[in-house]
Amino acid sequence: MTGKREDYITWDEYFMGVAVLSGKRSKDPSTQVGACIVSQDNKILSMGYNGFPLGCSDDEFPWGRDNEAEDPYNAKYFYSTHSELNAILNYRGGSLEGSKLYVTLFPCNECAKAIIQSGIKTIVYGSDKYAGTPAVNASKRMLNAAGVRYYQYQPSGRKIEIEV
Ligand SMILES: O=c1ccn([C@H]2C[C@H](O)[C@@H](COP(=O)(O)O)O2)c(=O)[nH]1
Ligand SMILES: [Zn+2]
Repeated sequence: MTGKREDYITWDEYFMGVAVLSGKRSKDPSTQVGACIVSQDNKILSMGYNGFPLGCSDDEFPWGRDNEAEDPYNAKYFYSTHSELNAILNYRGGSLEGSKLYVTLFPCNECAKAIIQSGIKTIVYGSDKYAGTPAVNASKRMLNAAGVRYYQYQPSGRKIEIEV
């Protein structure tokens, strides 16, 4: 055999795959979100997933969502750090200017602010299951105004399996 392999994964498959894998670390029982930030020359800069801040025990803080309206203090939303923000905060280098974010769920309005301010210029997202909600509408409004490009990941249809 003299030629190279031709069925290698694309950059988008690679980085979205890393984002999906990162999301598998999440303890959130309903929505696990993973993120991967990549430089313009396709180097992974940082990763993150949704979870509670350091020192806030996964076993002591609440994971529930149902009681949000009645008792937000005992629901997860006040406490969970979103995957995109964790990926931005986990970065130990200099600047994220011009970088690209792969994320398994379309970013909310709070993440959009952090994405814009950190200099990320492109978002590749997986699910848009909260499309049409005020948080996602506001997010798209800010991303559009700031010139951050976004597009939905297009699965190739091929299954990527990880066996270790
Ligand atoms: O931009 C986002 C939006 C949400 N998340 C996280 C925050 C929560 O842990 C879940 C959403 O839970 P639901 O039960 O689906 O409301 O997703 C995120 O990481 N980034
Ligand atoms: Zn968010």
